[in-house]
Amino acid sequence: MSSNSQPSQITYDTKFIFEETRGDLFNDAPENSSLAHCVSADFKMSKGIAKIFKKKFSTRGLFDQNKKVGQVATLYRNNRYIFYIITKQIFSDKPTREDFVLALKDLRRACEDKNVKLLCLPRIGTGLDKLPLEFVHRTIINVFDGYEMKMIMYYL
Ligand SMILES: Nc1ncnc2c1ncn2[C@@H]1O[C@H](COP(=O)(O)OP(=O)(O)OC[C@H]2O[C@H](OP(=O)(O)O)[C@H](O)[C@@H]2O)[C@@H](O)[C@H]1O
Repeated sequence: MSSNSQPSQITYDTKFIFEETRGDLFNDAPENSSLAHCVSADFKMSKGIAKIFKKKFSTRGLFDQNKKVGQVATLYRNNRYIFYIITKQIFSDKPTREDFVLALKDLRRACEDKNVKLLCLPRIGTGLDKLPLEFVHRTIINVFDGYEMKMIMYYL
């Protein structure tokens, strides 16, 4: 048979690896990993894991990045990136699924921009923000598909 077939598309398997593991994000995440968590656009961080982040990492420089809901603000602390995923306007709100997806897409952009290869986070959005874990998992897999990075999600 004449081989007039088109050259086969060569795709490289840029594998996104997602893992969940029991552990404390601040004690167990590798020190060279970047971190991420969800916040409101007012950066109140008055409760939950955000409050611990606020205590551990100075928020200087967050506000003047003028990031909005559906975007990510980035700080660099102790030789690691800290990503502030803005999922809602004010602390008393709850995020919409649409804004959560938008913010995760911006998180991927920020990771690509900084060439992040290892990102650790808590079960974002599933506690005070009351998003279903299954929805959060599915969104992460969909948004990060094709980006070569390892993401470890810690739970207590
Ligand atoms: N050390 C640790 N290691 C591993 N996992 C840990 C942990 N500590 C807690 N967790 C778990 O990590 C999950 C999500 O923890 P959270 O419920 O806090 O976050 P969330 O993303 O649902 O909500 C964010 C909004 O909460 C705040 O809003 P307010 O200002 O109060 O309005 C913020 O500002 C945001 O806007 C829960 O399962 C926690 O048990």
